[in-house]
Amino acid sequence: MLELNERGLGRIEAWQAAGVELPRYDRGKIAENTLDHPRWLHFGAGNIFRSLIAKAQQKLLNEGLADTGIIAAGTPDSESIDRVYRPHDNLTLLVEMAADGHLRKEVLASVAEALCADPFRTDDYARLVRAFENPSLQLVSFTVTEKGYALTEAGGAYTEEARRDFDAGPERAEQVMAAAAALAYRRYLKGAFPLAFVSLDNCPHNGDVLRTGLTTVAREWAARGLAEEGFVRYLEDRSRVSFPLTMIDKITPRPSAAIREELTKLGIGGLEETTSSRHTHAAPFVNAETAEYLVIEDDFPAGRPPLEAAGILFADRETVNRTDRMKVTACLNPLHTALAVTGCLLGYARIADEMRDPLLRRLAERIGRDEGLPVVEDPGILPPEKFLDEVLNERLPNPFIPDTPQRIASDTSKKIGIRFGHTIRAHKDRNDLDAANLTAIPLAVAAWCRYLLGIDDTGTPFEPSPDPRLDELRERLLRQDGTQAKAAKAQTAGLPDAAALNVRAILADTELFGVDLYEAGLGAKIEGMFRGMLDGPGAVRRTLERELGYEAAEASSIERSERS
Ligand SMILES: NC(=O)c1ccc[n+]([C@@H]2O[C@H](COP(=O)([O-])OP(=O)(O)OC[C@H]3O[C@@H](n4cnc5c(N)ncnc54)[C@H](O)[C@@H]3O)[C@@H](O)[C@H]2O)c1
Ligand SMILES: O=P(O)(O)OC[C@@H](O)[C@@H](O)[C@H](O)[C@H](O)CO
Repeated sequence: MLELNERGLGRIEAWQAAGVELPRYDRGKIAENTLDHPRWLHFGAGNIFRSLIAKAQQKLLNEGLADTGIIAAGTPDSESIDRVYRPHDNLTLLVEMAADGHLRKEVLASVAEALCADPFRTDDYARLVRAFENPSLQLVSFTVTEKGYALTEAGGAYTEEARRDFDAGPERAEQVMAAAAALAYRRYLKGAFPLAFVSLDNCPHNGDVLRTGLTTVAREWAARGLAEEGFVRYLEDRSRVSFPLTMIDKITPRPSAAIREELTKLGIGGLEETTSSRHTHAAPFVNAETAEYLVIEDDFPAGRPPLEAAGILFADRETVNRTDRMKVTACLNPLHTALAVTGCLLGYARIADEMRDPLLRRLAERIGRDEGLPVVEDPGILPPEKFLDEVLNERLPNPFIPDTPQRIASDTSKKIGIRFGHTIRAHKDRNDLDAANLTAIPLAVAAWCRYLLGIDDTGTPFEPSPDPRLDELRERLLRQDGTQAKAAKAQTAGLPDAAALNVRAILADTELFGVDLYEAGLGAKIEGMFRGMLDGPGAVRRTLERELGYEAAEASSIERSERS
């Protein structure tokens, strides 16, 4: 069996026979250079990091346009450094799945080091400090999920974890914002060298979100006398420290057993997936679609790698902002979230299969074309109509992408306001539009509330995907007439009575949705849809059909013609 590690990589002909592209640079030399003059460090080195970022750096290395690798950093409670990177000598097998079923396979060696940002792991930590203290470092990027940036909970109070990090100071930081701030503090103390902190997560104004995270930690430390005031000024000095905005796009599902089987058939072994206590799914390989878009605000005070050569677009701040809004609030992620929650309710395990269900396809189309597009500004570099067409007709229906509604449904409470709130607000604010006329987005919101019950459209319980607010939101929904005991009963005895549920307690939460749904004229409408979805087995589908003007007869005739 071929093994994914330095020793295994020596079997060049066997890899080539398996159709796998190999790195074309001197890995030892790159590792040496990275130690000597590191340029790029990344926190949260999960699947999207490997499928897009590590791939881009590999291209630069292959073409002689870079001479250092990326340092992957994990926080004290992340497990992937020890469980995924180290056993495979930091190598990743990237598998890209084209719409015709072709699998492009490449071993990525662009992660030169994988280190844990845990002050108690002294060797790793010393290497990270050395990298941060080196003037050569140009950028520190992040893919830590939307919740990785959160220092506050609903209502605005600091989380317990954030307060612990504020009190502990830079020597014992645990969460990612504090861990990164602690290392930035070492850079400040060494000479306050310039640096770019680059968020690559799906949140609008992601650079600003990251800036707020790091400067909040710095301020709290300074207020406690645990860091110098000058550190806050350093992070706020835009000529020395930047937080560029970005838009990142490449559907990168969790590692799929089917892809692993394909690789095993090619003679590549040892590719088992691990799931961390934080619900991160990782394997030595990563599977992703072929389409990829990364647009970055060109603001790098310490310089940057020539990533244009790897297809990455650089633009001004407003262009990046508009591109991100186009993708995250209108043309891709809202469709994904709607398909995620309806898919879990209707028993789907694949996004591509949902796109073959005419009703769900119509839901996705209506969200994108009828409700999102009219309020989206053209960013100028990626035309929204073309982008949406590709999403609806090529990317989401690609049967070779093993993406699941369950992955996308994770952390929906952290995303729902971004995915739908922006469009609702835009319809509400425009004189020529009326938010109360929206249908598909309210259906998606109602379906999410229905999904929170953890009972599918046949009345069978399912486990909702991990979400930091799941218990609290379910409790709110079930609180109206009392006790947890009743809640538990509702879970096991099939669908609860709509009258016993307090969906208003969720819909009225303006912080959750980023907009007042009742003021927008949508609260009662969504309540009605939600109630409709509780009217016995099959009620979710019936509600979608009714609201989308989709007759059952129409559905079955299309399904019949598709089958024949
Ligand atoms: N997968 C995609 O299709 C895709 C595409 C575009 C953008 N993104 C963005 O990238 C993010 C990560 O996606 P992924 O597929 O790499 O996920 P992943 O689960 O493979 O990796 C997530 C990484 O974030 C870390 N992490 C998770 N929770 C954290 C927390 N609370 N604090 C600090 N670190 C935390 C994990 O340890 C892991 O390293 C997404 O949330 C999204 O914002 C993903
Ligand atoms: O990664 P999240 O949790 O923000 O959202 C889930 C998916 O919609 C997302 O990962 C997409 O696959 C991605 O945004 C495509 O570029």
